[in-house]
Amino acid sequence: MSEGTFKVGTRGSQLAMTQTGYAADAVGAAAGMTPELITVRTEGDVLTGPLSQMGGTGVFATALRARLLDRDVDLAVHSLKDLPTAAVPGLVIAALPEREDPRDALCARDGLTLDELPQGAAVGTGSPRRVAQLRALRPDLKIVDIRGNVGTRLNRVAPGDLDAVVLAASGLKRLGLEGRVTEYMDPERMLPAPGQGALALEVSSELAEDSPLARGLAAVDDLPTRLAVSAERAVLARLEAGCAAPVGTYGRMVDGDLHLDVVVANPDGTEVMRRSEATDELSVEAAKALGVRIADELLADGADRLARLTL
Ligand SMILES: NCc1[nH]cc(CCC(=O)O)c1CC(=O)O
Repeated sequence: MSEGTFKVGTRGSQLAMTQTGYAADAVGAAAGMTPELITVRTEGDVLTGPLSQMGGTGVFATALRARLLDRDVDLAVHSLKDLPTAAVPGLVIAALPEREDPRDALCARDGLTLDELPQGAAVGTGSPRRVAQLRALRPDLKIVDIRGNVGTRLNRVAPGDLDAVVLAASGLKRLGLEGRVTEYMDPERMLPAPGQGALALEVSSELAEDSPLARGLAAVDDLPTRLAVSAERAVLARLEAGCAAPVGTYGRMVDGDLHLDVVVANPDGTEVMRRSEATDELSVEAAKALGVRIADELLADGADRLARLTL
C-alpha cells in the first residue's frame, strides 16, 4: 500500500463498480486516503449456466479473495449475500457498512403489483428462494429462470417476454433504478436472502490494526447491520445451505431487540416453514446463537430436506 492510497478490488459489473465506489469513498474519507479501484474478473461473471447450479460456492468472491491473499489489493468489496459463510484463513471482514434496503423488489410491466399480475403471468428470477416464495403466493405464475446483470434482467420485462422480474431493492436503488420498482415485497410475504443489501469489506488479517486503512474501516462499520447479518448468516451456516438455497431471513432491530424471521421453503411452492424469534442480548455471539436456535428448530421440523433443494 503506497502512502496515501489503497487498492480496492471490485467485480466489473455496473452494480459492483457503483457499490464499491461508494464504500471505497467512505472508507477513504474516514482514513484520509485515496482509493484506487481495480477490476477483477470472477468466475461468476464468466460462467453462463443457471445461477442456482453454482450458488454457494463463492463464484463471485474467489477471484477477489485470491487478490487479497496475494496482497495485490488492500480491500475487497463484496455483496454479502454472495459470500459463502465459511471463514477464509488469512482474511477478515473488517467492516459491514449500514445496510441498504434488504427487501426484494418486483419490477412488473404497467405498474402491476404481484397480486395484480394476470393468471399465468411470466415472472423471471434465478433464485430458488424467490421461486419458492413466489409459487407459495401465486401458484399460477409461470416462473422463468433468468440471470445476468441488473440491466439485462430488467430488459426482459417486455412484450412477448416476461411480465415481471424480481430483483434486490438494494441493487436497484444503488443504480438509481428504483423508478422501475412496482412493489417492494413486504418481508411478511417474502423474506430476503441472508445478507441481502449489505456490503462486506474484506481485508488481509495481517493489516495492522493501527493503520489508517484499519481506522477508516472501523469508522464505516455499523453494529445494527453486523448483528442482523450475523444472525441471518448463522442460519445459513447451520442449515449447511448456500446463497442458492431456498432460505430467506430478515434480521433487524425492533425497540432495542434483535428480531429474526426465517423461512425455508420448497421451490415448488408446496411447503413453507417459517419462524420468528428475538433476543435482547446485543452481541455478535448472541446474534449467531439466535440464528442457530431458529435453524435447529427448523431442522427438528425437517427443514434439512428443503434447504438442500434447488430448482
Ligand atoms: N445474486 C446476485 C446479486 N448479488 C448481490 C445483488 C445486489 C443486492 C445486494 O446488495 O444484496 C444481486 C442482485 C439481485 O439479487 O438482484
